[in-house]
Amino acid sequence: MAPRVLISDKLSDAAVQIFRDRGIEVDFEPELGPDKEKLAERIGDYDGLAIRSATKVTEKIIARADRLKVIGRAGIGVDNVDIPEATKKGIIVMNTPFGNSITTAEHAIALMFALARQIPQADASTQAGKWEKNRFVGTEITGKTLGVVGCGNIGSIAASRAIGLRMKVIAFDPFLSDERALELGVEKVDLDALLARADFITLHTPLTDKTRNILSREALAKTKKGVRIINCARGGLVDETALREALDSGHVGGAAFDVFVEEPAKENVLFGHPNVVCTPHLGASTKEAQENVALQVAEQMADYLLNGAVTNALNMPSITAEEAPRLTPFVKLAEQLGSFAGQLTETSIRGLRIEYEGDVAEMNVKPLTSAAVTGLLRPMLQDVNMISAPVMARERGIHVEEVRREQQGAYENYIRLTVITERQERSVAGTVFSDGRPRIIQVKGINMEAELGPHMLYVTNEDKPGFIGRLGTLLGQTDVNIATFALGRLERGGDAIALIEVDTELSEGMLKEIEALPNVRQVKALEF
Ligand SMILES: NC(=O)c1ccc[n+]([C@@H]2O[C@H](COP(=O)([O-])OP(=O)(O)OC[C@H]3O[C@@H](n4cnc5c(N)ncnc54)[C@H](O)[C@@H]3O)[C@@H](O)[C@H]2O)c1
Ligand SMILES: O=C(O)CC[C@@H](O)C(=O)O
Repeated sequence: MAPRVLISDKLSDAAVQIFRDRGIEVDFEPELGPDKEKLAERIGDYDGLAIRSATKVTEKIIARADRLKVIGRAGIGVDNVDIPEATKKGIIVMNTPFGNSITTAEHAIALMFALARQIPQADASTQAGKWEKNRFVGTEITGKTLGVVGCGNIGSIAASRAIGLRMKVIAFDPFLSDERALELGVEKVDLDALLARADFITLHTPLTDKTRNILSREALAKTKKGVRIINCARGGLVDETALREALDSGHVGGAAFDVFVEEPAKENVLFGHPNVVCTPHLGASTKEAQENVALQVAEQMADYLLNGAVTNALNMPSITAEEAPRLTPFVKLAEQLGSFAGQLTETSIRGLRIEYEGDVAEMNVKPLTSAAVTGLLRPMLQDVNMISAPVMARERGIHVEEVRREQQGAYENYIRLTVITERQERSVAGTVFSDGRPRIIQVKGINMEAELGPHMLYVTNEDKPGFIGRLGTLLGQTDVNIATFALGRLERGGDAIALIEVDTELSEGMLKEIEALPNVRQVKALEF
């Protein structure tokens, strides 16, 4: 069945075409985004949801999204998506981090000019027939200092445009390296220095607990008199009430806002001030940016739904379209190893070590680790998948360690998974042969070679003559057909393991009978 996608926001038509061209059924219903009730009723029918900012993907919506595999945000900010809930439910959340950056940086520069030359006010006055030449004396931006708060994708484009306009650019961003600052031609400063020196301040950070009210009342008091402030990032970065007071007192010379604490902003404390310019969250609204983000989000979502390639996900490591087929057998092996260990573990798990050796160590192992954790947790938690597993492991205090090594032994690729419990460490290892099929090659240090089927019988015993015959007879007598039989032992007469694929599920009674055979230590039915 072809995957189904709902577009619940005003995306460019280009997205619809991409989905159709890729064989995905698509419903384009932008009116559903703002209608929470209707969206909740319909979301259960879709594998993918493509949005901009009008759709709020809340816990309630996610709870009803039983088929949903991916949420694609045509844009950058994902503050309208409950990512922790999506993650728990195994839904990938992806965005398009670069498609609208230039457009948004250009909007910031446009707003800076609008403030410097009071263009909106002068336009209104002129069209009202007032011709107020003396009222609108502006300020030149050449030689002025622009303070960029948040120098990531958009902040750095805004900085480079400002440098082109002969401004001096200073930036506050705790994650901006000295090398990058040098490359951009900006001076890295702390926030207080930026506040004290900037003639214009432009904000380009996400809204987080650290950045909320980054321009607080106290911060505004530290700014240079007459400073002009531009916010094209997110409402809530500036204390709007304190800013209004600073505008009223004349300390702040102007403010241009595209984003507001409450959106849509039908009322706002900044509205009506003569030195305030507002736009209705238009930062990303150019034809070019909207085509970019729509095309990109549709391609990314289609890649994931059709091929398992993951790009720009916020809750899952990336997997390129080229990598996806190569990783597939290793994902399967990692999940089987995790599941094998999970089904044999009865006490609480403290940690998991995953060792990658040979060719596989050179690959993108993050998805493999997620798959191993998924397999490990599945016997305990039903609803776990590669997206939710790392978070669930963390919540349960399971420390996951990844080790990569060059090839050590005979196998070109080798994955060993060790589960650490309060009582012991238990390892299981596997490989993928050139036929692309995963094999178990070592259990608790005992070498063997087994392919896992849906129903497996795991028996540990003392290596004594007659055991295999007795086990085979018992299975035969109860009409259990053996598909494959793999054996291994530590040494002659020592610990031995049998891993047997059977064609039917094994009953509790059957397992008890096997347990009663001489020299048997442990018996388990494993399902894959
Ligand atoms: N108005 C619009 O329509 C529009 C369009 C696109 C993006 N945006 C918003 O613009 C913002 C920036 O987008 P981006 O693509 O540049 O993001 P980005 O992740 O590339 O850059 C954000 C920068 O903020 C920095 N940062 C984080 N915490 C900080 C802190 N406490 N102090 C200072 N800097 C901090 C980060 O280090 C990073 O460099 C986002 O909030 C995004 O949602 C708005
Ligand atoms: O979709 C939009 O118009 C706004 C997008 C913008 O806020 C973003 O974060 O990308």
